[in-house]
Amino acid sequence: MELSGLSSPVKIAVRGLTIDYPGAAPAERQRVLDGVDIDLHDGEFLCVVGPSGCGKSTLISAIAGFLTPEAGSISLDGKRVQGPGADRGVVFQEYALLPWRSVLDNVALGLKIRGMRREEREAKARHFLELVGLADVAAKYPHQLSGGMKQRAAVARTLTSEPEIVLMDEPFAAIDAQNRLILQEEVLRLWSTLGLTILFVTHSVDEAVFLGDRVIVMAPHPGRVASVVAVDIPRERRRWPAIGSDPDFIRLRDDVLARVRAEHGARRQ
Ligand SMILES: Nc1ncnc2c1ncn2[C@@H]1O[C@H](COP(=O)(O)OP(=O)(O)OP(=O)(O)O)[C@@H](O)[C@H]1O
Repeated sequence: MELSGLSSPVKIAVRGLTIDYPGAAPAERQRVLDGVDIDLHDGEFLCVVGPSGCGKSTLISAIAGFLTPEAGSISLDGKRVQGPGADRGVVFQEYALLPWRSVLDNVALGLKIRGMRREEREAKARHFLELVGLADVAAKYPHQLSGGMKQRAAVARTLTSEPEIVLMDEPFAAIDAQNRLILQEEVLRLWSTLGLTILFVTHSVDEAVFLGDRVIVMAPHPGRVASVVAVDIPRERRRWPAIGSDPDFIRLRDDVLARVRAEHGARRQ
């Protein structure tokens, strides 16, 4: 079976990425990522899992352009990433919506900053609010929304800017279990209808295997790629009827789980 995205060109190439965080003293400097190589293909849904502290969020921040590597490089379509840019949209666990702006204004904000005319940016924002099922709450304010709705709004805000790739850092971690499953299906629907390219960090192996074309398992101390697992389950994945009882899904989830558990507490020898 051909895995979607993998026969397509590499969109993001991470090569030998090495990131340090400074400590209070030079001796406390911490190597967080060490020689990370990752290819994210055009149209791929690539998930990243690994023990807490292995550098998953750091990887997202580096690709977003918020960090300067000690060594190695990140390129997008062959062009080196030098800092943040509208070609990379980020969705964080915290929704980061501005409380004093309506949902519509929050979603249209990126376009406003880029100088798009009001009618044009609002039409675009409404289009994406409709896509994430929030057309009815465009005039409301963030505090009037549930956690799941806030995260939908945050996703709409990112998509409205039409980035080349979407970086998602634990986007559903704060969402209750039922809504989390619904949002997983929703993000798959958006990914396939809009032809998105997504790098998705999660603590949940179940979520990673449900969503991903491939799952990267990271090792800690320092953070590096331990293994990459191809998810050879057909697309059109649904939570109902429960994919959780599908033997192929269980096999892959257990395989990835065993790999993550093997990395818990691991240190490079
Ligand atoms: N701004 C920072 N300054 C110093 N150290 C940091 C900073 N951010 C993260 N770290 C350290 O870098 C390491 C990797 O952190 P990171 O948040 O990238 O890991 P993670 O895999 O996303 O963790 P989690 O799964 O718990 O969210 C950790 O040891 C963390 O304490």
